[in-house]
Amino acid sequence: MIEVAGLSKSYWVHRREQHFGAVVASLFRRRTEEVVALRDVHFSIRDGERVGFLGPNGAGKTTLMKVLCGLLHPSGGSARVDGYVPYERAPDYLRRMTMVMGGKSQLIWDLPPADSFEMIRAVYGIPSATFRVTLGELVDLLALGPLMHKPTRQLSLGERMRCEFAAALLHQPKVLFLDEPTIGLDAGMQAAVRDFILAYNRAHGATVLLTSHYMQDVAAICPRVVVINHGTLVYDGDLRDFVRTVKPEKVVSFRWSGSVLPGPLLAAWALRPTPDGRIEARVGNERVPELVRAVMALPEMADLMIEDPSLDDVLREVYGQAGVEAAA
Ligand SMILES: Nc1ncnc2c1ncn2[C@@H]1O[C@H](COP(=O)(O)OP(=O)(O)OP(=O)(O)O)[C@@H](O)[C@H]1O
Repeated sequence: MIEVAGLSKSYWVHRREQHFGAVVASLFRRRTEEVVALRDVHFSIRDGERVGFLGPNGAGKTTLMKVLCGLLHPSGGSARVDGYVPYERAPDYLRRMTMVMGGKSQLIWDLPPADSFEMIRAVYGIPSATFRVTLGELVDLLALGPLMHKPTRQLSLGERMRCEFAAALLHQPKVLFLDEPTIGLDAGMQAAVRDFILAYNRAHGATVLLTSHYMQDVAAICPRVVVINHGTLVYDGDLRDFVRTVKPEKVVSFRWSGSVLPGPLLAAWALRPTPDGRIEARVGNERVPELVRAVMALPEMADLMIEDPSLDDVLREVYGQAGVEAAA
């Protein structure tokens, strides 16, 4: 169980002066200013849930992850994870959780992953028999066999990320903090990492907290999202409800093998071509049957689809919208 109540976090940064005089004065007396990264955030997460933290750049997602991991002290409010106060950094808490940050490595660069794994075994005091079984499972699930004895610096990004996941999970944590875990990976490797996260969640009942700028990651992994904007929580709930609340419309699309679409149809529904060669229109839910009837009457129509708007579209709307609270 994760409980966050009234959580706030500010950073104090030195103010950068613009004018020469002010720069000289700052050598003697530096001015600081407050950057509010989190403001009075409340939520709770049950064991085994998979929750995505969404928000634009600088919203406060990584700060929230770092407070929950115990890397940062909050400026106000409180957080408890599995009954522990993370920033007290109790050894038992550190054994229950892990953090994977895309772009950051816990593997030793010049050593092969097998040696890093052995070091992690010693740090966590994992019994040898348990270590062998867990490592065997991770090697199978992540296809690490051919990578185990190559120096980490020789691995590709995708190969290294698979090893990073193994390193992060050797102690079988119950809470996973994943901050952009698929960043820089190709589409196939992103899908493999997503499948692995879901498999680990199912097998161990682990709680998963994820931030990702790849909306496919969030849509595939997280039934629930917590949306943060300028440090403030603006939505907490079901991902599909979020999409439907912010953009209560459907995307109706189809393939068209005729030459010219009838003018009145084009004008009435604002039909437009998509980059993947389909024709689409966006309409309010109540008008979908009428549009579908009109499209079905076209002789050269094929492959009709009715979908929710993409999460990317929804977030563009929310981040660009002043009254984001309306979505909550
Ligand atoms: N160490 C720091 N010192 C000063 N300000 C910081 C520090 N870390 C983050 N900030 C500021 O706090 C705010 C929140 O940053 P944070 O990294 O948590 O956002 P984020 O939602 O993770 O962004 P992104 O999606 O770009 O990773 C930003 O304004 C950022 O500039």
